[in-house]
Amino acid sequence: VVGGEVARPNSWPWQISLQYQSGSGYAHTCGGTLIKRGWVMTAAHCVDRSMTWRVVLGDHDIYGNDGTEQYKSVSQVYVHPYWNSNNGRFVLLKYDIALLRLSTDATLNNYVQLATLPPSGQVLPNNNPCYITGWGRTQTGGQLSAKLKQAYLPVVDYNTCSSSGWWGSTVKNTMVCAGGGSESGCQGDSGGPLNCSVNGQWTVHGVTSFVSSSGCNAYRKPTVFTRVSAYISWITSVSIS
Ligand SMILES: CC(C)c1ccc(NC(=O)[C@@H]2CCCN2C(=O)[C@H](CCCC[NH3+])NC(=O)C(F)(F)F)cc1
Repeated sequence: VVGGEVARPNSWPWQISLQYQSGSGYAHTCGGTLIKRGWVMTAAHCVDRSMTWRVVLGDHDIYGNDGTEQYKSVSQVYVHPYWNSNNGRFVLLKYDIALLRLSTDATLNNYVQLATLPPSGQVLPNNNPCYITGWGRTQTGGQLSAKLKQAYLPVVDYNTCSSSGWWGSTVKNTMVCAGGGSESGCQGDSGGPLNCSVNGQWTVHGVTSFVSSSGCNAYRKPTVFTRVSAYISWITSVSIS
């Protein structure tokens, strides 16, 4: 997250850290959202390579022991059937969503809670208040953040976001744009939630997907998210099993 501030610990209790086994330890690679006690939603591009994954729930400092963490291994990865990364060359940006089945259910408590997902088809208006959260880079080309960060990123509606000078036709209406100023998501925030206030309730409306290749907080290149409300039936059908 570029800009914004360190979040109050566990104030986004559905935020998870997706980590892969690296040597004798694990490394953070993406964010994610706890949607059911045994299910995490993330971005398809996060799980393009087959690694030994683990999900950390209830985390704040990814390099320290907060005493509130739950560590879960991943028993199955469900990438959206239409996602086509062409070996990570990121040719098709649509369908950037995946579900991870946890080996055992999370314990819900003050530090770990389920996210609220939007109703199918919901599209938020321009400037709807939202926050991006994540441990991603704090500057373009910078380092990951040790502590969970948040930044205020209001919705940029499709009409604006897909216009020339903005993202143009790269952005589809199955995506949500947010921000576009000096604050943004950045590498390492992928897969995490866009938390939007809808009727006074925090709703996870987006899965962090991409930023400009010329920089995370590039002018008129808002952070782009997979629009969760476009995938509710897929999410339901997969996470029933
Ligand atoms: C024009 C279109 C095809 C296109 C649009 C945006 C990009 N952006 C990028 O490639 C930038 C640069 C580093 C990673 N990145 C990204 O946008 C990566 C997704 C990469 C997936 C492939 N490995 N996502 C993120 O950095 C984010 F913001 F979600 F945390 C690349 C191509």
